[in-house]
Amino acid sequence: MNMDQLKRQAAARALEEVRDGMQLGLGTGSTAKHFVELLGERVAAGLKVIGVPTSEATRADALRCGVPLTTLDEIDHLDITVDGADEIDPELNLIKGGGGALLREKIVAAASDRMIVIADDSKWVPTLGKFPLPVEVIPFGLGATRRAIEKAFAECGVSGQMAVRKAKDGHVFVTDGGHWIVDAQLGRIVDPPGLAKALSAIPGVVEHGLFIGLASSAVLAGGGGIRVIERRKPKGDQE
Ligand SMILES: O=C[C@H](O)[C@H](O)[C@H](O)COP(=O)(O)O
Repeated sequence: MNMDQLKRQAAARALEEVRDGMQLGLGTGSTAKHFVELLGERVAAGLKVIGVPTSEATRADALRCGVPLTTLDEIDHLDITVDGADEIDPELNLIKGGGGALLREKIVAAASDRMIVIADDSKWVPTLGKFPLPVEVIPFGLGATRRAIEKAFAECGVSGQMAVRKAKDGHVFVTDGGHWIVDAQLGRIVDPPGLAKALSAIPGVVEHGLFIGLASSAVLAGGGGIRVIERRKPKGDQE
């Protein structure tokens, strides 16, 4: 089974949790796209749900697949968000934002009763950090923000090269919110909650790709089948 088939399997398993009448957060990326497509098939067959997309790309996919959409201004909570991840550790801390959608993804996940992370099992790691950590920044004063980020890294016992993300055409990548992303090659993040807190305190940082205490469960598809890992601590508990 190839990687794409594994991603679809994980998406199909998460779809089993969806019930009639649910309000859903719709993630971004190649794995979440499978979920949106499979959800669209169920909607065509009569399932009544409404979704909030986490990116303009997912909005377009959802519309193409016939999934009705709303916003967090029109509804006050979401039952489940289903989203992919770039790395998942045993505490269900995540690195997200490889596709640049981390800000909306975090807003949507935080507004959800449950977040189900779907992935092929290559995303499962003992320690976060091999995947470059995306930090979404305001372009104004970027030099000062980068220095503050470096200081936060040092205080949290990590270091590594930082680079402003480029799009495929060579221009700076601009997020749906009009911001830039700095990717940091940290290798090994020893204290993800501590680093998350330090980055969130920097004025020029809009958001970062560490998702701490947000995932309720992870559905991992691999050669040996599907594993569902439930979070042991209540949602939002970072200790
Ligand atoms: O910004 C993108 C998101 O955080 C994605 O969920 C993440 O990058 C995983 O994407 P994929 O399912 O394509 O590996």
